[in-house]
Amino acid sequence: MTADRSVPDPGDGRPAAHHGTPAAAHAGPAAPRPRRLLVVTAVDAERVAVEAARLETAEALDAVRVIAAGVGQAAAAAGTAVALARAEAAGEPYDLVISAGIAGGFAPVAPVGHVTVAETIVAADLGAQTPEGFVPVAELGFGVGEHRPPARLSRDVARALGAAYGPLLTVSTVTGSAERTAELTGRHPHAVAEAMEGFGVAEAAAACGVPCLEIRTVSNTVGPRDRDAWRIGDALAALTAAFGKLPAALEVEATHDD
Ligand SMILES: O=C(O)c1cccc(C(=O)CC[C@H]2O[C@@H](n3cnc4c(=O)[nH]cnc43)[C@H](O)[C@@H]2O)c1
Repeated sequence: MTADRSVPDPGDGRPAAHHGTPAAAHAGPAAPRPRRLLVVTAVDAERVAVEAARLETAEALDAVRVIAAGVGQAAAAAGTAVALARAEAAGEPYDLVISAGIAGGFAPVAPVGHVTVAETIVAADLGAQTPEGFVPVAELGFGVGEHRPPARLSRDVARALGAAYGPLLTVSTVTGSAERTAELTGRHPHAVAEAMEGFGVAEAAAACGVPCLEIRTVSNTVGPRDRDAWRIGDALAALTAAFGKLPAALEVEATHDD
């Protein structure tokens, strides 16, 4: 895995992001930039870290709510759906959902303390195990196995946050062996991180017709289990710093190309 999965500044002379096309080539009609955010974390420590960025004071934003919906996809989807439906019913709908928290980062692109932003939000273990290997749910013909955030918005946010940008995997079991790491990177060679909630948040957001981003900071490296190597405090501090930059990041060219 040697690909550069950071997102270079425009015009800095380096190649564009791994998926390639320069932003200008995609410029579509201007879309209103998101001003009403729902941020969904798993646990309270993550919620507190996001709230420490004091997004509610940002002039660029009209409303921000941060909720801790629980660990795992089911809790994440339920909490997100309820919050979105209540806001809609109150006549104050959100226009962007962000799945946020800590994550395991894939080496070498996402070391501990690094920020990651999802280019795609992938249900990495939703499917069937067969004698020939894993078959994703979409190939089985009964579901969607990934969500794609608005491409320009996610790329601009990644660039502004200095984040590793690529597929962000959602798993139901934390990876803890070299074999499982190799299996995941074999199927998702450009993956930047894994966590346990993003796909659930994205499913609920899609059901409610609201765009979704995933932003995570790295607390541990995906690989053989090593509890002594976790740096949860560093990851939470990085989460606060990343969300501190978010209002300005959302103001960058919020146009949709997809
Ligand atoms: O017991 C372990 O070995 C272990 C290793 C890493 C994380 C955990 C957790 O229970 C945390 C789950 C929680 O944090 C997110 N997270 C953080 N790192 C990872 C990871 O490497 N793989 C998947 N999820 C991770 C996750 O979104 C949960 O909210 C335990």
